[in-house]
Amino acid sequence: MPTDPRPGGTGGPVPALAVRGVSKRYGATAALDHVDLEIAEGEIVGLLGHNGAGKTTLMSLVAGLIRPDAGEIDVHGHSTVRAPRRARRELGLAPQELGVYPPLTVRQNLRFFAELAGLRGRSARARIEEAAEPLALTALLDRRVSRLSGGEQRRVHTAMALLHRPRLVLLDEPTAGVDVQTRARLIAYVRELAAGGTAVCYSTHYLPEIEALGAEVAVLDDGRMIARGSVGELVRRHGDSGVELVFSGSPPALSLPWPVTREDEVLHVRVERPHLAMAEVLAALGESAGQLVTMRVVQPSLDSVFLHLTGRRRPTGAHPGDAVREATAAGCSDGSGSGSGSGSGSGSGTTPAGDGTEPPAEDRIEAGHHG
Ligand SMILES: Nc1ncnc2c1ncn2[C@@H]1O[C@H](COP(=O)(O)OP(=O)(O)OP(=O)(O)O)[C@@H](O)[C@H]1O
Repeated sequence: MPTDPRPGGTGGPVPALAVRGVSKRYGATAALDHVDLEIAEGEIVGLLGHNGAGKTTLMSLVAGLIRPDAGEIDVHGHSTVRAPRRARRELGLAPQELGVYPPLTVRQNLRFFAELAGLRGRSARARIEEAAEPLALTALLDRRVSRLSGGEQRRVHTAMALLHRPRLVLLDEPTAGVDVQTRARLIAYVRELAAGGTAVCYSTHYLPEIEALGAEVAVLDDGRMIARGSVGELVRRHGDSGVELVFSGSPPALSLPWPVTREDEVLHVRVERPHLAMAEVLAALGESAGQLVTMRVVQPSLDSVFLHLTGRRRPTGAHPGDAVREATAAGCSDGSGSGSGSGSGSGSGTTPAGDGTEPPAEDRIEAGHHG
């Protein structure tokens, strides 16, 4: 395995992805602000963040579809700016927006992308079979894409990104709008890829997927990387436990020895051992107990980590398909966004579509500390 020869490099293995100090603005919007992220071979990183946090922008930069205003991105040691073709050969991107061609069959779609990746004849045919099988597309290969369900089309879209066996895979909300079975199959396949050494960056709004993937977590918030670590580490460090009280109207002001936050009709009492605090919380309610609808103990979880770090709950009912996007024109400033040529692996060749309360500084894990 090659070692990291960069000045100041660790001398350890070259990471599959090294993002250092990357910033990107769209006019007045700082989509990314000095972002660091490293992904090692065989590692799955779940990229989390609210709508507009910068996840798609980060993936588009890594894929070389847009250029950073500042900072460096290396894919297996190749700079996406100075050696874009080499960098692209190493990666496969399945963007959020579906990039399949409905009038063509699944096989024709896959063949088209295999050719873009420089695969021909027998080797193209073999790779098509290889990518189709784990995504349960084998029986659908000769069906027109226009005749497939939304979830099946997304599987075709994902297969396109994997045809050239990239060593770094970028999956931008791959389970948006797919059913439970497809999600489970995709997660199993991503785990298999990682077990074989592929590095994966997987963005999602659906936190249980992160746990199912056994992924490390990176949290973007308003363009800044505010946390990076394993689920266990983050939960230990930031997973608030507490008592949650839901009222039928405006919640009362409670006098308690623990911090109390309010969100619409919900009060959250942050306390380390919530079971022991229940009686005191109830007593503090006094006459407003009549407006209490439910009261429950909240244990630390990835959900509470996300709330703690971003100051907001993840989008209500967030599950695949719920993400509301503002499809905007892509800012392909370097004009290289077609994914053609050297097998950029940009699954579809589609352009990226674009569409935040600051936690206290001491609550942040600086991304750079976790490389
Ligand atoms: N082409 C563009 N032109 C202008 N602003 C853009 C463009 N693309 C993204 N943005 C803005 O940059 C910020 C980051 O957007 P981005 O799409 O990266 O977020 P995201 O985390 O992927 O969101 P989502 O979860 O909704 O997909 C947002 O404020 C968005 O409005």
